[in-house]
Amino acid sequence: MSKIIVRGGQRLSGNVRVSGAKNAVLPILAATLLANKGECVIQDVPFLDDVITIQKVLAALGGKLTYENETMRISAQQLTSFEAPYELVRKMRASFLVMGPLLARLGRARISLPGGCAIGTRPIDQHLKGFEAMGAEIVLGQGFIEARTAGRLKGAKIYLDVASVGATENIMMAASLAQGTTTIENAAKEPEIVDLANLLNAMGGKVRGAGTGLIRIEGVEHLNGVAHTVIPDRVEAGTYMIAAAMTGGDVHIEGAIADHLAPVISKMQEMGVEITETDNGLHVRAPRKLKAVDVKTLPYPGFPTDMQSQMMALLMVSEGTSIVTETVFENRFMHVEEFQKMSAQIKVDGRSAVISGGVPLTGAKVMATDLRAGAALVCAALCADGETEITGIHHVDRGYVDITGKLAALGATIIRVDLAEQPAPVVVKAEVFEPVFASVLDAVAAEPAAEKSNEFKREKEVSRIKAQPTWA
Ligand SMILES: CC(=O)N[C@H]1[C@@H](OP(=O)(O)OP(=O)(O)OC[C@H]2O[C@@H](n3ccc(=O)[nH]c3=O)[C@H](O)[C@@H]2O)O[C@H](CO)[C@@H](O)[C@@H]1O
Ligand SMILES: C=C(OP(=O)(O)O)C(=O)O
Repeated sequence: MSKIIVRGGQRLSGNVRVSGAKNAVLPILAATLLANKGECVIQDVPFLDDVITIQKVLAALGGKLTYENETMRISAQQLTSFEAPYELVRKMRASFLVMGPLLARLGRARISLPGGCAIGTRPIDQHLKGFEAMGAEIVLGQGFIEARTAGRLKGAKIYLDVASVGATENIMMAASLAQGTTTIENAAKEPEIVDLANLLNAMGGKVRGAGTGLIRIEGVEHLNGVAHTVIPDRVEAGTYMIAAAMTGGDVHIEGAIADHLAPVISKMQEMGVEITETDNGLHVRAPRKLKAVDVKTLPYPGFPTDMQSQMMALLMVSEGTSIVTETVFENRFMHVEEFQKMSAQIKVDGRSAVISGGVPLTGAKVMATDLRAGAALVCAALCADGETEITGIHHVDRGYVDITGKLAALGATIIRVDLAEQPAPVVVKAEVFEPVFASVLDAVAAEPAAEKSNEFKREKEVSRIKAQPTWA
């Protein structure tokens, strides 16, 4: 089990570098499956659990990959499978993004129903509607979805009922190798969509209008490997902006793009935070007292749902009452209960939360219920009185590169503790169980807490147990 322990009260200052965007790199890596010639070289690939998951998905499909120094090289000339393994897809919703490329390249794709953070029901009907409009037959199996097409996909006119980021991306990728032209109406406009379109165009695709509500994709016969650098992560940048403001800090966020963060910047400025654009990022200076504001999440260019919980943390320590309304996901207030353990005054009423700000926060034992909730708890802990212990860190590992190291470098008192997990029980004969299992558990308990996440250690413990000859 991993946890982050924060002792609140340190003012943050200095420079923090933003990593490549998780939500851009995942569709980009999926899109590399479309290249049947050459190698894709993707730069600024953040070292995240989600990236490792998609790397494994691509490898399982026949992609040849290397990943070093934030650069991933992918060669997808010989795809060997049309099926994304359940074990990987269940870990991460974005695995579903390989469906469009597989369908376009192989005419067949089978993907388990996707997992991910429990922030809402998150249907995939708009992805499927798009593929069907392009001529695919969709078969729903037990826990998986299969899409098939005889021959190439056909260009189509697709109207999305909701401006889904994932559906826009999946359809854009599939349409890039389809016969004819596809239009996506009510398309999502997020910067990550534009980054994907730039990659597809560099590969030889013909995507126009990305970043607007109407995207037009002219299908081509082949796409080639190219080099591409992923955009900086606007949500990670926004999280450090909030962390700085929570502590009355003075922090330069290197790599942050002001345009991508417009709604976050303008809300924070309304609250009294000073934010200026620099040559290579954003400079955030915050007074000790901030004003409450109301916030409503919306698709881009509205206020991002992925910044809602962090913003709520900041509103908890601002003067006055504020209302946060979540319109994108129906179950994205799970962090409220954890904030309440830290003395925050919040009441949830349907899709809105009313926050009575300015109440001093106190350290507590809390749990990250999803990725951004985890980051928001870290932000809250930075200005809480005493120590906060945050568990559920595997969520945070999906989307933040070394959050403890980056905050510690800004002056936060924060550490991460990774304990080797207790191995799963194994059925053995009663007479050998006690002495063997007890000795293994003693050995695990005696190990010092590792400083870095260490899956290898867990695997080592399990294989050590399996290797006991008396258990045969
Ligand atoms: C990997 C990635 O990029 N993840 C982001 C992406 O997720 P993701 O692409 O999954 O989010 P969507 O934009 O698809 O979802 C937005 C809304 O549309 C609904 N919907 C979506 C698809 C569909 O077929 N039918 C449907 O009804 C969802 O339930 C949700 O209420 O955009 C979300 C909204 O900005 C972000 O919070 C996620 O961080
Ligand atoms: C919800 C998020 O991601 P995902 O769509 O990958 O679950 C997120 O990044 O906050």
